[in-house]
Amino acid sequence: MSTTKVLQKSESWKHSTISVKPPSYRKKPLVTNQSWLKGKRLDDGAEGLWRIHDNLYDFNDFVSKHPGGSFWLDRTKGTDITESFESHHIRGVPQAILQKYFVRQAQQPRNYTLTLKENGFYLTLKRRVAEQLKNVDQSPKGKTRFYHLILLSATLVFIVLSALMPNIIFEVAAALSLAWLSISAHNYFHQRDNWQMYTFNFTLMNFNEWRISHALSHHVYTNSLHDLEMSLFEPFLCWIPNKHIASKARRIVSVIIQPVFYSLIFPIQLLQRTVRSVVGKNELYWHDIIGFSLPILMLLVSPAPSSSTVILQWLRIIAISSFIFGLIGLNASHHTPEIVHDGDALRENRDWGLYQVDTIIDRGDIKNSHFMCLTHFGEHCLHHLFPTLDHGVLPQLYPILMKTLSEFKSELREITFLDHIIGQNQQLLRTKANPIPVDQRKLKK
Ligand code: HEM
Repeated sequence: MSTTKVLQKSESWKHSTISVKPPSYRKKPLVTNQSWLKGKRLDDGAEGLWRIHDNLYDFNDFVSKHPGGSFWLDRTKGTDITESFESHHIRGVPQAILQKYFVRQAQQPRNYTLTLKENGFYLTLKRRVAEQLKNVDQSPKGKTRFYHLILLSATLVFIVLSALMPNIIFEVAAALSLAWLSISAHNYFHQRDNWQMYTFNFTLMNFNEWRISHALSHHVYTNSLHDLEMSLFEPFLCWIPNKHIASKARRIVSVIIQPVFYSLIFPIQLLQRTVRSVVGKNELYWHDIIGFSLPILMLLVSPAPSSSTVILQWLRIIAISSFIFGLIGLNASHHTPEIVHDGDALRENRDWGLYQVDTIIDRGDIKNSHFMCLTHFGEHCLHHLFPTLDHGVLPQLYPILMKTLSEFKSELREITFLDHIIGQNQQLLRTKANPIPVDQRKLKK
């Protein structure tokens, strides 16, 4: 065997099961949202333009006119946006708009190997959902807005009460309200620009950064080496079943230390972006300031003689809230050994929507509660498939989802929160890829 071939074989673990090329951004030790976008610009064959399927478009004149907000197109220039484009426009984008910006066919074949065929699972389901949306009851959207407003009010009230009468009960109540507020704000940052998305920033995290790491990366390339919600946690937490990325010993440590990571999710992102902005290019937004409105409010109302006491109290609330957010989020639906992660065998039908179904197990225990789904990343499978739809509307789409899944020999899997927590820890310890595709095995009872 030639030296090049030996080298290629030894590096085969760096390849993703859903792309031709290994993701470039993972070659560098520091993974960031910006390095992910830069890597995509290198890998996606978009030739400095926007790629949808095999066509290249120049949307420079459309960015500021985009009804969903300029951010989405502004950030994705030079990349392949096929899956995001398909999943964010359920009724479709008028062909006339696309034609106006068409430049030429791409020279290279697509890097991503999942398919979006006209009669495949996802596009069939999307056509049916678009039809159904003409008749769905839109009133649950009002209920979602109401719950979000209640959580915003509860956060502010408990923050003020914690400052006025410091005690752990008010602090935990403030932390819980803040965690739930941010998860319900997640419903909104997936949609066209709106005021509710800004409330995500009370956590110190930023909705625009999450539009990259969560909406454009995690939602599209779920559980793969292209998924920033996996890469950003490595090497400390690693769900990819691959011993090259994290050894068994390191995985045991990660199970033990993961609560610490949960508590750091909120503050660490702003800290990292601030450091990188000081030493390099600016990564901060004007709306990062929202994160500081809670401690300012506490300082204004607190009778405490020293401001450091109040700041410490706020940091405690942030850490507890971040812990709750991490516990809910990282155990919501994506990480049990039965769920597909990069390296696991994929079903023969590479439809993008079926891949989404195989990378998710829904939480069955919260299915009947609008409030719980909104605050616990519920209805996750439907949410991944149609991220711009309000969580309140999603339950009405189950009959169509079930019918289409059964036609494509697939099923919606559900387990409880406790099963997810146990499974997530087992997944952290898993180093061997699953050789049997989901459609050929039975879910462990
Ligand atoms: C990265 C790619 C893109 C993303 C993530 C994205 C995202 C979005 C979002 C979030 C909305 C609002 C949906 C809602 O709240 O209901 C939207 C609407 C829209 N987008 Fe995009 N978009 C992308 C690319 C494009 C492109 C390339 C075009 C046109 C060539 C386009 C045209 C439209 C139109 C016409 C609407 C309004 C659709 C409607 O109201 O039914 N988008 N987009």
